[in-house]
Amino acid sequence: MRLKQLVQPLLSYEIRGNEDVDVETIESDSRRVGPGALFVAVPGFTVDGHAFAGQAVAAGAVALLVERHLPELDVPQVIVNDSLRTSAVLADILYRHPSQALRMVGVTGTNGKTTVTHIIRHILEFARRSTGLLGTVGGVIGGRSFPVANTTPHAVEVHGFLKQMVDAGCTYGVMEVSSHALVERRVAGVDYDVAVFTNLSQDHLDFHGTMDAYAQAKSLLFARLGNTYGEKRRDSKFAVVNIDDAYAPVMMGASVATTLTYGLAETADVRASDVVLTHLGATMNVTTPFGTFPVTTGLIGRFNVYNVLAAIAVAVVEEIPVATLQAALSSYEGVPGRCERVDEGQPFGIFVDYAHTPDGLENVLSSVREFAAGRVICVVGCGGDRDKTKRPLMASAALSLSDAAIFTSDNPRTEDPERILDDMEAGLPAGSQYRRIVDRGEAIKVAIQEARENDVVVIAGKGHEDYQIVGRTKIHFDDKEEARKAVRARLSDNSF
Ligand SMILES: CC(=O)N[C@H]1[C@@H](OP(=O)(O)OP(=O)(O)OC[C@H]2O[C@@H](n3ccc(=O)[nH]c3=O)[C@H](O)[C@@H]2O)O[C@H](CO)[C@@H](O)[C@@H]1O[C@H](C)C(=O)N[C@@H](C)C(=O)N[C@H](CCC(=O)O)C(=O)O
Ligand SMILES: Nc1ncnc2c1ncn2[C@@H]1O[C@H](COP(=O)(O)OP(=O)(O)OP(=O)(O)O)[C@@H](O)[C@H]1O
Ligand SMILES: N[C@H](CCC[C@H](N)C(=O)O)C(=O)O
Ligand SMILES: [Mg+2]
Repeated sequence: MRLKQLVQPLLSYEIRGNEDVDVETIESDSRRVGPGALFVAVPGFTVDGHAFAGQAVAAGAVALLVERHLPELDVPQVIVNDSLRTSAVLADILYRHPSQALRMVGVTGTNGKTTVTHIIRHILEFARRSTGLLGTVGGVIGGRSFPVANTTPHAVEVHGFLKQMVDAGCTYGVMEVSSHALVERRVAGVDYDVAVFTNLSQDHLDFHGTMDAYAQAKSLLFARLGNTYGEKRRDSKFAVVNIDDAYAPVMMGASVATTLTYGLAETADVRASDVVLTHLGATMNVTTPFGTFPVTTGLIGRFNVYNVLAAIAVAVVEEIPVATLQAALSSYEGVPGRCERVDEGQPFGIFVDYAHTPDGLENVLSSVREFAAGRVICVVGCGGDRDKTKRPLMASAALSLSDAAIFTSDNPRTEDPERILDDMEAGLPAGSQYRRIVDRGEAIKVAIQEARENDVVVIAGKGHEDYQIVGRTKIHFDDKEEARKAVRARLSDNSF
């Protein structure tokens, strides 16, 4: 599209240079720029994107969207007050309003976003509704998977992914919407039809400051249901909210859409009763506005009953037939790195899980505790350059809900891993019994060497991640690989 035509709908801008250049893509990261790109210079938290405009031009950028003119660069420049906000508008235009062409489902909450989005996609695909997915584990478009750097990427990437979904013939776009993304306007211009709230508990206070500010950030997704940019009908927009969560009223208060609540409460529109939890998953009866029916899932733990209910509520909104829904749920095998079993024939259980908040860890450990015939052994660490106040809470959850806890490293990033462990230990009662093994591979090995028949080892925090971030470098590291290695070593030693 010609630059002139692209920027024409903007209310306020100044353009310098040739307006007739052809723009094919929009990029906000110079490292992603190729020929034909409009490079957006965004003043970030750590660096100013304007400093990378030269690199972008060298990589083929044909024009710049800037907040100040860069006289040293001889390419057309569009000057605006807010390059981030404008870039979302332009990406939406350039890619022909992809979020209006899709039925858009956004899922937010502290825990469960990845799980719920994956279950929703599975149900929709099972019902033969082609669905694109975007979130922590990556994106899936038309059977092709690709990695993403953030749970919710920058706005121009979001619109770019949605365009790929439309091009691939998807009718649905299902995505995780993180609180960072809502504050940083990474979903600006996305027209959502369904917003889902899973829960709110402590995380990211380094970024949001208080729980109230964190809740307000999440509620922005529900406020977005009031925005309709194209042909979509306001009366087919829905807020799907976990009514058992204390912050449910904040989400409902922000929304002008029809609310569908879910939970275990009698008052929930979609509710589970007669829940039976086992080591193989759960069975329950689910009541919806259209009737009551039995549901079986292979996902373990009460928290996953909530995740399943959230997905069922979306299926109700989307009018998926009950029989299809039941079959989809009973055939669903789970999300990579969420309570994922590692089975090398050892006589005890091993779960690799992504619990990285106090609530997540409490949930997974108490769920495992319910069916573990032996001891529960937990290996856990806390991320560097992230909320420090969750560290002692996670350590305390590990200590109180497992029989043996090993504290270790989880993406120390630019922090000293030993200091992160100090933060975890601070506040634990004197005389607490736990181990501190900074090397995560060694910690996993020790846990597996010590496991006896019927014990369950939970390796928490990294789930699907196949790296350890040390400093600013990503080193290959995979909990599942390490666990398998340790089990095989025991098998070859004949030490079972
Ligand atoms: C604190 C935070 O949210 N940071 C995000 C923010 O970075 P920033 O504003 O600091 O960007 P910056 O590094 O200063 O760079 C400014 C601009 O220069 C550009 N740049 C930078 C370097 C370069 O070589 N070339 C270049 O063009 C950048 O692309 C950017 O546009 O904007 C970037 C682009 O969108 C994000 O990648 C980055 O996420 C960082 C990596 C991060 O760790 N974020 C975490 C906290 C996060 O967002 N997590 C949530 C999940 C939370 C959850 O689900 O629990 C997520 O959605 O992933
Ligand atoms: N509904 C839930 N309530 C509490 N804990 C949960 C829930 N669902 C999942 N968990 C726990 O949280 C972990 C992360 O789950 P999931 O990846 O689905 O969450 P997320 O919200 O996508 O996380 P992230 O913020 O990293 O994107 C799981 O491995 C599990 O231990
Ligand atoms: N989305 C979460 C993931 C945390 C995963 C954990 N492994 C860590 O690095 O802290 C975050 O960015 O805080
Ligand atoms: Mg996620």
